[in-house]
Amino acid sequence: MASVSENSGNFADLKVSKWLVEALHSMKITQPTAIQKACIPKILEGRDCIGGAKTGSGKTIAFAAPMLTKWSEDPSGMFGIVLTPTRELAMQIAEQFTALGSSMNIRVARVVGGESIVDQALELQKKPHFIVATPGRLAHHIMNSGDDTIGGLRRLKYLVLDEADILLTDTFTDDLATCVGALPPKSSRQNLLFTATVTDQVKQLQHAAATPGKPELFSYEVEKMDDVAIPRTLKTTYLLVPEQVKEAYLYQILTSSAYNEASAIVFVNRTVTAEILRRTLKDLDVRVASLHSQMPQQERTNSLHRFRANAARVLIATDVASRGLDIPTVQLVVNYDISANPDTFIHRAGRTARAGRAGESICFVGQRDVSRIEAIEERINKKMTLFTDVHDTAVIRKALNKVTAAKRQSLMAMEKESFGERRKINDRKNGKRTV
Ligand SMILES: Nc1ncnc2c1ncn2[C@@H]1O[C@H](COP(=O)(O)OP(=O)(O)OP(=O)(O)O)[C@@H](O)[C@H]1O
Repeated sequence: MASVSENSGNFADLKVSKWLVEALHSMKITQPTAIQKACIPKILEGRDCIGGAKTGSGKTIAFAAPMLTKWSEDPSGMFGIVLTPTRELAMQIAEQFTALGSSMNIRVARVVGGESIVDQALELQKKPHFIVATPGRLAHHIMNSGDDTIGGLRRLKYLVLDEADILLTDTFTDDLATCVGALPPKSSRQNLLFTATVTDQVKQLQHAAATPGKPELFSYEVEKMDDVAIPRTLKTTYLLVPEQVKEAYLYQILTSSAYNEASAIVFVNRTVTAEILRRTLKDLDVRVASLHSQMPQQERTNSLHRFRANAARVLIATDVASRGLDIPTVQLVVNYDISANPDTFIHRAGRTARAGRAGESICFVGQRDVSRIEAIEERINKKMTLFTDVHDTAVIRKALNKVTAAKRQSLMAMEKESFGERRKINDRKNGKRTV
């Protein structure tokens, strides 16, 4: 596996508990990756930690293994909390903690939006050992519950900000402050920040972190030791596509002999685009699911479940799916729309080529996207190559007719169901544009 450093020893050498080494082995995880090798001993020493490493390089175990090791020395009460930006990522991390700690009867609570507040409050009252939460929902509990529910938070030993860079943006400022305000003071807990894109905001915390009497913060960026910011096994290509034929190109690529069996995530910038593409491709007999913020949580969960199980081969998603999701089978990421933030490209493309596997990212480039692509290339320090697998204009023209017809059907159905109206109402309620 490419991302495991050579001669890295094993988890026992890093002082990970024996029971956990066995649990990791049963998941075929035997050799620590570079970020795990660097951070696990430092976290076990009691130091705060900022860990920066590429997508798919094993950051979750880099923070989970030392926390679980320490917890197992005295497995009582609320021990650690992981905050993460999206519900699906929180679910995934909670599942990982549960799987790793099952032999130790671990209790993990998932506190995310879109699920029953009452059930979550009952879970919290049972004093779970670990909480994996999205900031908004945890802040809600903190502001609306008594000590019996959230009092245990004051005794937590660890705070993890996973995808720290995004949690430190304005979107999360208020909720994050509420969450952190309910924890022990910074000097009495260990603070662990992890991300694939270390931003200036994350770096600033490094300087602000010094606390008298506390061991020095450990900061580690694997990226600094590598000139390219994306996995080596990720192939990056671009394709110039006029706006009016984007759907036809997408359909043609997804059904071409090179990709007609590939598991793919198609990233779009807006929920309405996700909905149009899902309906259009479904009409054209592609096994497709979608994931965006305008779907009820149950549908979001079902979609992801179908995609993970390969019942759906293609997932059309907004950036709710760009962070952290670990689906080893994904072979292709299509940037159907290009994001204005180059770091978003890194996270989106990072849904493939994980843990040393091969993967491919294609960017659809319209006239107005050229400067965005240049910014991405500068950020990742790599030039994209031209995508050449599907270029026959006669074939595209042929696809165009049936794709256009399917799209027209989709738009009519959406109008009938007032999809746009629902979206506008929700956006107004949220006071912001949602993804
Ligand atoms: N030491 C290891 N050996 C083999 N596989 C590993 C190892 N550590 C982690 N993995 C696997 O690698 C995959 C990616 O790990 P993980 O999801 O933690 O990546 P990440 O660095 O957090 O990525 P992202 O930045 O996208 O969130 C997971 O399937 C995980 O089980």
